[in-house]
Amino acid sequence: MAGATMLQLQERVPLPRTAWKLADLVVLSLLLALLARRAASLLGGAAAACTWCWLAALVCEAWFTVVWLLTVNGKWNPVRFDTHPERLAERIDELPAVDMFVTTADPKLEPPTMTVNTVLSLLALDYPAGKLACYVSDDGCSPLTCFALREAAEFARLWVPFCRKHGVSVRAPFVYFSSSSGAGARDDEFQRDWTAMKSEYEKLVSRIENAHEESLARRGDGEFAEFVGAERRNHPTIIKVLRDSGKAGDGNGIPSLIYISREKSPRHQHHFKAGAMNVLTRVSAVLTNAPIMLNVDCDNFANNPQIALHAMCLLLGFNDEVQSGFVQAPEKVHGALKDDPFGNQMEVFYEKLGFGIAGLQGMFYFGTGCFHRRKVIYGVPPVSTDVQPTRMRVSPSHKELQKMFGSSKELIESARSTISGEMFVTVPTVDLASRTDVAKEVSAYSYEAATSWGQEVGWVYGSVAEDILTGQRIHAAGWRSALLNINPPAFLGDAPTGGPASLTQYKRWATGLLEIILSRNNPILLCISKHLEFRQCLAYLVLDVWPLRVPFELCYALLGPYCLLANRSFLPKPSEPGFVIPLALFLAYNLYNFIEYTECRLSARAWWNNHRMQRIVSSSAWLLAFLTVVLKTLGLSETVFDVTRKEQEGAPDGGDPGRFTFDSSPVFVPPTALTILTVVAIAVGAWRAVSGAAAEGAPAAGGPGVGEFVCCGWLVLCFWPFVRGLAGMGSYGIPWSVRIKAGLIVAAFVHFCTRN
Ligand SMILES: O=c1ccn([C@@H]2O[C@H](COP(=O)(O)OP(=O)(O)O[C@H]3O[C@H](CO)[C@@H](O)[C@H](O)[C@H]3O)[C@@H](O)[C@H]2O)c(=O)[nH]1
Ligand SMILES: [Mn+2]
Repeated sequence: MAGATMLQLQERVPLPRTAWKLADLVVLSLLLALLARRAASLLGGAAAACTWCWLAALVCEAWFTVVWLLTVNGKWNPVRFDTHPERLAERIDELPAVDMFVTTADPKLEPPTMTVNTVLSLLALDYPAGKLACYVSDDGCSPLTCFALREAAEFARLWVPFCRKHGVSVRAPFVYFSSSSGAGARDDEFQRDWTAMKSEYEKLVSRIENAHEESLARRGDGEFAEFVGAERRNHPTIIKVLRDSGKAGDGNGIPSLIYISREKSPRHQHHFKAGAMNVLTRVSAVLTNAPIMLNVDCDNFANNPQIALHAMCLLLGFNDEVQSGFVQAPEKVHGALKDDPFGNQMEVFYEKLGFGIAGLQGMFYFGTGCFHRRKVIYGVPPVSTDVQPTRMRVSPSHKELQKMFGSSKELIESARSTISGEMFVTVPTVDLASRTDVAKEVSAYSYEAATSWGQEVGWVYGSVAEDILTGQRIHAAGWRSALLNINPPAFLGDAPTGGPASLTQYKRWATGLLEIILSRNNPILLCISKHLEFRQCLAYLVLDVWPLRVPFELCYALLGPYCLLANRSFLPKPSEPGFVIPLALFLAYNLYNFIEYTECRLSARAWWNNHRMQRIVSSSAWLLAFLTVVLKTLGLSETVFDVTRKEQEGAPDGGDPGRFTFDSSPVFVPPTALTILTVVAIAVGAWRAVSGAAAEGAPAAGGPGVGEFVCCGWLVLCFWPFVRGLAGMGSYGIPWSVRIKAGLIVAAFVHFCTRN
């Protein structure tokens, strides 16, 4: 496809950022000045009043400087990728097939209508239908999900032609029907079709919502008989071919749809989403074996029907395939709450850091909205990294393949063609239903024993952030990746709202990242021993060190309250020469972040919410993640993947959905304690200042100054949701069990500060 005469399918456009580079350096110089000033004070004995406070502050500030350097490296050379799918128009016949994977794990947390919408949006993509197959993995083993998908397969017969005929722009029906109206339509025919379609969709939803697990399993037609007696964590594999596009009469231009609930046993580790993805990879290998795989979470519907074509521009558009081992779209939120109250919409993260990383070895794999080459997932290195072509790339023997991929003959043959084969070979169509026995064989939990699955092949095990871990392995093999930054955005998904769900998600991410840091797949080792580029390694560290930031950030946050309580100081006084450095740093850093938000067309409120959430997340979710991994390392517990609740409705009791909510989870204890402590410290400090000034006319020299008060005041502002939580009621109030634990911690800390 990469002929010289061909029009370019993509362009990699460097984005200038000279002013930002200057700003990066200004903040860096202030950080260095602060470190120098601190070191000088310590050496000169000027900090004698509280040497250890100054030392602790120096260590924390040195760490903040490292984090700043890592971030600056990540943002330094941003690029954008422009894609031209219209130039593919004449080559439609040559396009490679795409297997599309959707994962769902719990019909209560992830309503089947949501999964159905995601699936429908994929089935209706603008791409040759015969080249698409959609595989849904259901870790919930729910007859309801299976039933919903079967109904969706029927509904697709109407929906897909309707979308194509009328050029529907968003092909997830719930979005389409909530944002468009048939009235005032272009023509009568459209209006008729629209009305009929809407009513069909409503019937579909009501069939799904009125179905019950129990009665489905006991239905007379036996279609769901396999679910009888199947427990979620203990059941054999269930595979159902719900639509086979290759079958006469079944096809009519609609992609295949396959339901899979992999075998589970309570005695086995199933590796959560990574395990599910590996089963999908193997099942699809023996059924359709497309050279490209797309993976989305069940809530991430396709928002732009052209995504597969755009992705092909990046997968086929470079002269060298090494440039695009995978193509990742930024995660964007559907129906996002105004001003990002929970700091999880990640807009600035993608626009500033994401584009920057795209300019290095390439965008990280973020678990959803990503197109992989199948061979990349199979651990095959790109051509150019092979000084001596490895056998793995050229012609591995049957034995070697068996060792890596397991014993299934069909899987070995399909892996062989993937590894050495050409991307555009048309895969012989098989009758999918006739292959379900083979598919079941490769879905068994015992199949992976003594193979490379979960290590060098497939999604990598060992972290609940399997996405970052797997992406790191791919980059370490020498592949690069591209960013699919199209408009309208490729996929839209759900972001958790409320305190418990948002913090649980942050906690899982941080847990997974710490597991990566502690594993042999950490980026530093991959950089030394494999092909992970140095600057890409530093970029990975920006994310991977999240949980390692906890001790420093917590210590720094405690310095202010400690100094107020113990009548000490860790910052220079206004009368001292160094005072302007921390002041300038505080102002410059916050201004820098604030301007980033305005440049991304976000409000001042959004900036503040994110700034605040960063402090809250660090002292709650990241701290708990840190402790969880310590317990895991000691062999005292296991890490688990807590599935995020996907919510469509608003706030509890119809209140304000942006307001912070609480439950009795331990994540709320540390920030509650920090809030109470800071308020107490301000009160004690203020009382001492007032009474001291009255008695002596001037405060004691070693005691706190304006700097410590500003730090504590700022902290209280950041933790304002917790101040409100202490006064709030119901889910808006912090439960008593949390308050009591927090109170005990505060009492112990106050005792420690005031002991002498
Ligand atoms: O045992 C499990 C657990 C989860 N999932 C699926 O994994 C996906 C992600 O789970 P979710 O609870 O939505 O987590 P998020 O934090 O929103 O997901 C992000 O972070 C995860 C890593 O922590 C990645 O796996 C995801 O792809 C990425 O979107 C969902 O489709 C789940 O159905 C499974 O299939 N099996
Ligand atoms: Mn999700």
